[in-house]
Amino acid sequence: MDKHKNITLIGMPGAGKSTIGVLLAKAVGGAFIDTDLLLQQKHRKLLQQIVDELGFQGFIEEEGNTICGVSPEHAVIATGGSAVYYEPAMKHLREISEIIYLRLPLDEIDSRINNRATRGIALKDGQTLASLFEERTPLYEKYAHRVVECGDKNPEQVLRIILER
Ligand SMILES: Nc1ncnc2c1ncn2[C@@H]1O[C@H](COP(=O)(O)OP(=O)(O)OP(=O)(O)O)[C@@H](O)[C@H]1O
Ligand SMILES: O=C(O)C1=C[C@@H](O)[C@@H](O)[C@H](O)C1
Ligand SMILES: [Mg+2]
Repeated sequence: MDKHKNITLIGMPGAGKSTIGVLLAKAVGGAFIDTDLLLQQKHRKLLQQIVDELGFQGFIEEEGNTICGVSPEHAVIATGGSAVYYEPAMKHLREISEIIYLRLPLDEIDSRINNRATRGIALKDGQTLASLFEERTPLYEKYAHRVVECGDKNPEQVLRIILER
């Protein structure tokens, strides 16, 4: 499989993986896969309910195994923000796709997430958005083939940067 036929988007919740992903898929003529939606369809439940039922570690493994089962020919894959906690899933994505990290400053992420309690963020006990950002940033950087700065940009501007090579 030519891994450059697939693109995976990673980043914090609210970074725009789903919003940009569908625009990008349309622009490159590929399919769009949102692994959050695959999980919801599989469980027939909303993400928040799945996180609540499985707990942090259970959710990470379930999400990771779902990602390991995704092997498209030509697609944009929007992952959940917590995908980077499961190394086998990230190794798989690195093999089948180019991974792009949508990077955004913490204050912009904060202002985009207005449904924090129900969005299904995989938080450990007592964890804040700021500590989550600090913990995950090195993981997103580690697994990304490419980083795209999304601060102060609208979706069309981000899309244009991704398509410029
Ligand atoms: N430049 C931008 N790019 C993408 N989304 C933007 C942008 N500016 C504002 N938004 C808004 O920010 C939110 C991004 O949410 P989105 O669901 O795409 O994030 P996500 O990375 O998929 O998050 P999650 O990890 O929770 O699935 C949307 O409400 C979108 O309208
Ligand atoms: O960033 C997160 O912790 C998450 C984001 C969502 O997209 C989902 O993948 C899930 O609810 C966890
Ligand atoms: Mg999303």
